[in-house]
Amino acid sequence: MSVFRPLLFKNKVALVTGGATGIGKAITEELLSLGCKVVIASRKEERLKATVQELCPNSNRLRGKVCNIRKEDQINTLISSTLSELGKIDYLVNNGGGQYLSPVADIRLKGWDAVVETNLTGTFLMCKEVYGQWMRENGGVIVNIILDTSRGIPMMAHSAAARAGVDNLTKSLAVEWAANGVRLNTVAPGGFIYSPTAAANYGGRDVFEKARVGIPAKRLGTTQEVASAVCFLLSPGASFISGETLKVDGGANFFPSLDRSR
Ligand SMILES: CCCCCCCCCCC/C=C/C(=O)SCCNC(=O)CCNC(=O)[C@H](O)C(C)(C)COP(=O)(O)OP(=O)(O)OC[C@H]1O[C@@H](n2cnc3c(N)ncnc32)[C@H](O)[C@@H]1OP(=O)(O)O
Ligand SMILES: NC(=O)C1=CN([C@@H]2O[C@H](COP(=O)(O)OP(=O)(O)OC[C@H]3O[C@@H](n4cnc5c(N)ncnc54)[C@H](OP(=O)(O)O)[C@@H]3O)[C@@H](O)[C@H]2O)C=CC1
Repeated sequence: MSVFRPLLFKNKVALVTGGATGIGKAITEELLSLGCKVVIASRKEERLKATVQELCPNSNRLRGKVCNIRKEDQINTLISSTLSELGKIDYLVNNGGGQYLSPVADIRLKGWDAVVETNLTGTFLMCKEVYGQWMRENGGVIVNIILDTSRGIPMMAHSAAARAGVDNLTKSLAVEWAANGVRLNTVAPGGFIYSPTAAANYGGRDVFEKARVGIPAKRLGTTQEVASAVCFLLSPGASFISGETLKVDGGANFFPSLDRSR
């Protein structure tokens, strides 16, 4: 069975946090091309509007909704308004997130809390609310995007701890919610998927280019390559896969510093 046969996705409703930029935008584009209706949710309204205008100017198959995933009341409204407008939520992709670079010794509690709230608590609240309002009774599929934390992440320890929490939360929920027809998996990109928004946060393209040497494939990953992994896990092609973590890193977690170019 082809994973990306559009019939499998037609008229499904997907909710993608951080869906207006970078990896989230690539996921949104892929889901739209497969026939889904998509709601994208994040903090900055102008980004949401620009992406809706770019990808789907003449139809309401793509809607943007302002939501800060650190705010439980905003998540509650996001889910309830999506359900009242579109009638269901088949897929949830928790992609919204981020952090800042800092040695642990300089991370203040407020900064630690901001990163943990964004990445771990935000994902927990999104999962809990979509389950409570829809998936408990109707089933569904959830994909959580993290960073690959398998070797720790120096200078991003707050985010690594939060993402490892998401990874483990996903496994617990995959068991707790299996009988309700809910599957959950994690996609773990290696640190170096180029997108202009991600680069803007980390000092430009050069920061990403420097990673090339540690990637066996000797190239950066693309946002589309993460989107395909996400769509596979959402699809019925993955109907017996739950609680798993899929790395998208070109093999970089195996012997990452070995330079095979010489
Ligand atoms: C060994 C060297 C390795 C270098 C490797 C480079 C690696 C690059 C590869 C990166 C791979 C990953 C890519 C991505 O994840 S792409 C996604 C990028 N997008 C984002 O990160 C955007 C989202 N990020 C945020 O929104 C913020 O980082 C944050 C989660 C913290 C929320 O920020 P917000 O401004 O809303 O938070 P607060 O106003 O509540 O601030 C709270 C406190 O947080 C501290 N803080 C926040 N930003 C910084 C900063 N840039 N530097 C230091 N401290 C920061 C700070 O204590 C804030 O409180 P105060 O302002 O009162 O001090
Ligand atoms: N690029 C890379 O190399 C890698 C990225 N990742 C992860 O993939 C995901 C997407 O990153 P990428 O596309 O690269 O970068 P982006 O900066 O483009 O994406 C981050 C998205 O998250 C949204 N967001 C951040 N904070 C919140 C919040 N509190 N509430 C709602 N939305 C929020 C942002 O929108 P807004 O600011 O408008 O709220 C933005 O759309 C992130 O979780 C990132 O950490 C993981 C591994 C590697």
